[in-house]
Amino acid sequence: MDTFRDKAGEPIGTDIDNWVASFTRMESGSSELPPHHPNCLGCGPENPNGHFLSVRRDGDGVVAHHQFDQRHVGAPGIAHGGAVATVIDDLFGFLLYSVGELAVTRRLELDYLAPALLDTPYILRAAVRSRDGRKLDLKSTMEDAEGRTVITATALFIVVEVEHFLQSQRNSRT
Ligand SMILES: CCCCC/C=C\C/C=C\C/C=C\C/C=C\CCCC(=O)SCCNC(=O)CCNC(=O)[C@H](O)C(C)(C)COP(=O)(O)OP(=O)(O)OC[C@H]1O[C@@H](n2cnc3c(N)ncnc32)[C@H](O)[C@@H]1OP(=O)(O)O
Repeated sequence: MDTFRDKAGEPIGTDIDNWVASFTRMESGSSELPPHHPNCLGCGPENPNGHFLSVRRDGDGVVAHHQFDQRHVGAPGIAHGGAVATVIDDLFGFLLYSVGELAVTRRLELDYLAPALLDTPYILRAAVRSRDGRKLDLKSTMEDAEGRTVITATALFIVVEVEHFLQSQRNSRT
């Protein structure tokens, strides 16, 4: 597993202060984007229950190749709709590296056009459609290897200050 690193490339822990200090806008160039957090359910390399989503920059947006597995089953052979939503929500979170500001999901909407099958390769893309003040209008698609669209999604992310996360951490009972 990769070690989560700060802006200077030094390994950091999961402590919230280190986490918020590690946020940085990433200029285009290096296409592989770092996980949001080592234990992030969507992309954390240290979360055994997670999706290990690996995301690259792709033009103005982001792209990921992903397969759901038996841990994410809903109906037999089909990924649980919530698992698909988790991955797409997380993918949207990678757009923030280009936006350069912190934001959280306020609304997430998915159209499940066809079953997302287990152990089947999919390609997911996301991009910022528009911005209005703190409101980020985001869109995403998930296609199968034949180019058929399986999922379309939109989201409203709201830009927040670092304090949003510090306050949540203080209020959390964990
Ligand atoms: C410094 C460099 C930074 C670089 C960053 C790089 C990397 C980032 C790394 C990590 C980033 C962190 C997160 C990403 C991680 C994982 C990705 C998955 C994302 C998540 O897993 S994230 C968790 C789930 N998420 C929440 O935990 C949010 C809970 N929620 C709240 O905490 C509040 O709800 C909040 C703060 C969102 C807003 O609260 P608030 O009070 O500040 O804002 P308010 O309600 O006023 O709404 C503002 C404006 O949105 C309009 N509006 C509202 N709803 C609307 C709707 N449905 N349709 C159309 N417009 C709507 C209003 O009308 C108003 O519009 P207007 O401004 O025009 O008046």
